[in-house]
Amino acid sequence: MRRAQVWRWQIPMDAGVVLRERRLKTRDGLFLCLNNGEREGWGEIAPLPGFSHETLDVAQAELLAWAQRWQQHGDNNMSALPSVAFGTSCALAELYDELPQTADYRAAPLCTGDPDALLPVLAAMPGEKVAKVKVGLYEAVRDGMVVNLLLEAIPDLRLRLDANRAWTPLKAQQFAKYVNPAWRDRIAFLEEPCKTREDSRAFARDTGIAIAWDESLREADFAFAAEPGLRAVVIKPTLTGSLQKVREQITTAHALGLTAVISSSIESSLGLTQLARLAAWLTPQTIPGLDTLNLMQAQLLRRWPGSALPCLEKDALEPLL
Ligand SMILES: O=C(O)CCC(=O)c1ccccc1C(=O)O
Ligand SMILES: [Mg+2]
Repeated sequence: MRRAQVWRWQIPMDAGVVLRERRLKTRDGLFLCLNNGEREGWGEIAPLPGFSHETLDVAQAELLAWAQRWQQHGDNNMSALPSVAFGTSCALAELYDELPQTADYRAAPLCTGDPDALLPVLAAMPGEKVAKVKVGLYEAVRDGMVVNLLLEAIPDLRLRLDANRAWTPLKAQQFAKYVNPAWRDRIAFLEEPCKTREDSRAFARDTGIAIAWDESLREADFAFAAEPGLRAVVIKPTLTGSLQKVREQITTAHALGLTAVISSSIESSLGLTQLARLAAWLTPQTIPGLDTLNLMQAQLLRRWPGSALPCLEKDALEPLL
């Protein structure tokens, strides 16, 4: 007997979470639970405002129709909406034991403002030390100082930087000029330095700082290719689509010699722990970019190990199906 259930949820965010120039006051999403006899599988469907093309209401209508078709006929065709395809494919994968339980709960700690706050976190980080710093929010020279400070303070640290296409070629140059040349190879990569891919490629060529594509993966004319200066691709499954599509992208990236970094679209703890399992399974050599739980005020249903945030249970969800 197949049974599908759907819930809607909302979690208050920490004050001051800003995405693409707008404040994100709450994170809103849906859970799907599939049962078949003794088996059970969960998935999260949470389009990210400013990043996903589908709204939550559109995703909800599509998910409810999908869940009813699955329950009545066992249909498991994938939705064209990335968030719905990702969540339904995760639920099916859990149901059929295709998503391994082992997880990679290392998360590259995220620094959006104060580098001093990051130092004790990094000092306590066992094994490979990798952190991610958002750049392009303040002056390029300040970004350069923050990067120098961190790399000088912690000799075995490697940094991932993310400019989210904020820089003109001039600003990007100003940043690069400020970073001690001896430390440039400890920048694992800089995501999307400039507004255009062409300018970002030129930045990599001119500075020797490796770059990564993130936003580019979601552009219609993007194709995976090895290019000089390109080291990594950032894969955000909620914005990508089905597990199958995520796996194909990772396989393609690896075949080209690129690092694939599984990364958060600010999922709840349920979705984040599934991403940690995906990372342990598909990108075992690479620390995933999942340090976003602390942007929220609560966890949902499944706990991220070691998190002190309260964990809300089923009664906090609004049942829809
Ligand atoms: O990649 C990470 O380490 C954290 C996730 C992250 O930075 C992010 C999360 C949601 C939306 C956009 C971004 C981004 O890469 O800018
Ligand atoms: Mg990015």
